Amino acid sequence: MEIVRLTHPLKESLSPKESHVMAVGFFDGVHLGHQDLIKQAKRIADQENRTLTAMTFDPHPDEVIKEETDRKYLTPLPAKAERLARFGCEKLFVVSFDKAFASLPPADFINDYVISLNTKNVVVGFDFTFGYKAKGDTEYLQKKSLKKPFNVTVIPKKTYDKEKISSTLLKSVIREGHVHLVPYYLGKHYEVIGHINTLRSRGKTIKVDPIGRYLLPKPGLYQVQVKDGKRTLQGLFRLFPSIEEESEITVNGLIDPHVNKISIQFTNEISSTAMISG
Ligand SMILES: Cc1cc2nc3c(=O)[nH]c(=O)nc-3n(C[C@H](O)[C@H](O)[C@H](O)COP(=O)(O)O)c2cc1C
Ligand SMILES: Nc1ncnc2c1ncn2[C@@H]1O[C@H](COP(=O)(O)OP(=O)(O)OP(=O)(O)O)[C@@H](O)[C@H]1O
Repeated sequence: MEIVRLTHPLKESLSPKESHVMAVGFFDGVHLGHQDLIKQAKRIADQENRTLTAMTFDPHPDEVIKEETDRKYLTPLPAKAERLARFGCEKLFVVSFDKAFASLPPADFINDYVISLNTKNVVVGFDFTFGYKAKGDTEYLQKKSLKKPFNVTVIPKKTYDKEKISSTLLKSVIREGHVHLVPYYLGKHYEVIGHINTLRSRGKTIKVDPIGRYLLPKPGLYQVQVKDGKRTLQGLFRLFPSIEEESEITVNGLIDPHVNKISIQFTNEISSTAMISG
């Protein structure tokens, strides 16, 4: 998938010649609600024979607007891009979210980042907001589209157990260590991609450096699946408050010391911090 970085004000040269269908949102995690949205966008793109694109922002708006520092992500940008590609996105616009962009009125966002980018159909969820002070909503977008050369498709709320599936809810489930519940929201186990920091016991014990600001479950002992690109090994992740220090994974096989990246999937929680030191 092609990734196109956009900074405000937009350079005309970055505008695609071909028309496209664009899914818009932050999409942290690419959970089941996001997946409904992207699948619907793909259906439209296929019907209209257009490219499927997505637009996201970097960093998260709250890092700029609320000056939130050290925000954690379910999918740091490379993992999000990979997941969006897996659902059929062919191009990802990543808009650098800065103060100048945040101050853009909703009408200007529509002109500069929807119409100028040659978007023919914008696909968003029922609670999508945009523009200065988040004043633009789906109703405004739909009203504006009536006089402009693009259509809007709004996706209804996807719920689990009567609650809206959201990145915020998923983050609290993971933070609390309830990793076995994650597939109900995400459609798969929670995954963290990391570089191998240290291998001990001839490759059976691994220390990992997550690639990006991944959210990690609370300290405890977790059942994990470790993939090194070739094999999937079962393991136990002893997660201490500081991942840089004691936290390590013991696997029931040997990790290839030459692999660059490994994937850790959290399948189940076994115990909380109090019990892991022994
Ligand atoms: C041009 C633009 C300006 C924005 N300005 C603000 C803002 O001033 N305050 C705010 O809280 N969010 C602002 N946002 C963030 C949106 O409210 C929203 O979080 C973002 O469009 C992602 O949509 P999603 O949260 O539904 O995924 C802005 C978004 C865009 C596209
Ligand atoms: N459960 C859902 N059902 C349908 N659409 C959704 C759902 N969750 C998010 N969307 C849509 O997906 C896009 C991206 O949303 P966003 O990244 O804000 O997700 P979120 O899960 O609501 O995040 P957060 O919890 O941080 O607010 C938006 O257009 C939004 O309306």
